[in-house]
Amino acid sequence: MSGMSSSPADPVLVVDGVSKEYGVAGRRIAGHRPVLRAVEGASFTLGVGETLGIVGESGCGKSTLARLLVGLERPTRGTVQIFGHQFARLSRTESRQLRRSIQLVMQDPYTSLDPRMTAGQIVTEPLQVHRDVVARPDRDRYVGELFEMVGLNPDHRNRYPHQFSGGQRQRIGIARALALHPKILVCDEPVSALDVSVQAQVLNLLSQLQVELGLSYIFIGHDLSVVRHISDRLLVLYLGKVVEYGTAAGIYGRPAHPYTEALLSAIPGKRGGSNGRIVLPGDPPSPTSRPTGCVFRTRCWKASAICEEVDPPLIELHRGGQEVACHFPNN
Ligand SMILES: Nc1ncnc2c1ncn2[C@@H]1O[C@H](COP(=O)(O)OP(=O)(O)OP(=O)(O)O)[C@@H](O)[C@H]1O
Repeated sequence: MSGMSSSPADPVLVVDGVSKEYGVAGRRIAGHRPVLRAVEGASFTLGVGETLGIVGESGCGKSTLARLLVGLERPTRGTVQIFGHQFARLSRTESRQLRRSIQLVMQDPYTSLDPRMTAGQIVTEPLQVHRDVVARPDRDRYVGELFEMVGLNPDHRNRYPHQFSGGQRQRIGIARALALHPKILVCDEPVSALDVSVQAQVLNLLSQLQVELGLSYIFIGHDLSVVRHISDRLLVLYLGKVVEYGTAAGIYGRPAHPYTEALLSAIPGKRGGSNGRIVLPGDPPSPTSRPTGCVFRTRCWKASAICEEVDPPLIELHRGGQEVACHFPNN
């Protein structure tokens, strides 16, 4: 584990000013087609062997960010660099090579595994696309090793997804993600669909694999109590914007952004500053009608006139590299 500052010395992933906009159906307004900004100006890095946790409520842009990182979507603005390379600048063949190094573990094993394929076929599929990873005669043995690595019985490879439990299905998803020897896993809500006891087992497996294989993780979730346990550093997203970024210990100990403070106050056994549980009014606004100024101001108890007018930039606080986008951060 590494990364006590906001910028690891040797990043495997560098995200710089990334925005993603989607066109939305509807009337043109002043000659422009309305756009939905799912991610806006996100910048962060990921160090070797490190876990960066990304947290936020439903709809804040977490899955969009995950798809941008693994090259399933292209940013509208900004760049994603993986080991110094950008998907946008590579040929098809080079993109395929780069894609091996960064793999996605999906949210919901119930829907992300093809029910008509056996577990063995699911894990073998990437090896049929990238034929040079393992020679054909060795594939069966290799798939057996992958099963063992994630704690599945290799003899169960001819079973179908519905014959496994939820936790086992997530292990199949992890084995599949590991098949091409990636260096980075982007885990998008990997335990959210699982029972609490099973969550812990899958989190332990991910931690163990990280050490054994020297992997770097992006770990995305909505539940800060889960995410902070596995993360070295945290990034808090609200309505597509990074509102706080720093070490997990620093943010958990002293959240600087009111939104982070509210998220933390909901964790049982954790006191939210002097206020106790902070219940935010209403839901996040729609990304198609973002507030002027600070995106969080419509739900913030600290908001004043400047928050309506000026979008606060992400600035570094004078403690361990913690960064916050707020006019009135906690000190
Ligand atoms: N392909 C798309 N076309 C149009 N809008 C999209 C598309 N993908 C995502 N969005 C919108 O972008 C916003 C962010 O979505 P995203 O799925 O990234 O959020 P999320 O934080 O992962 O939410 P959840 O946890 O509910 O999956 C949402 O308003 C969503 O409706």
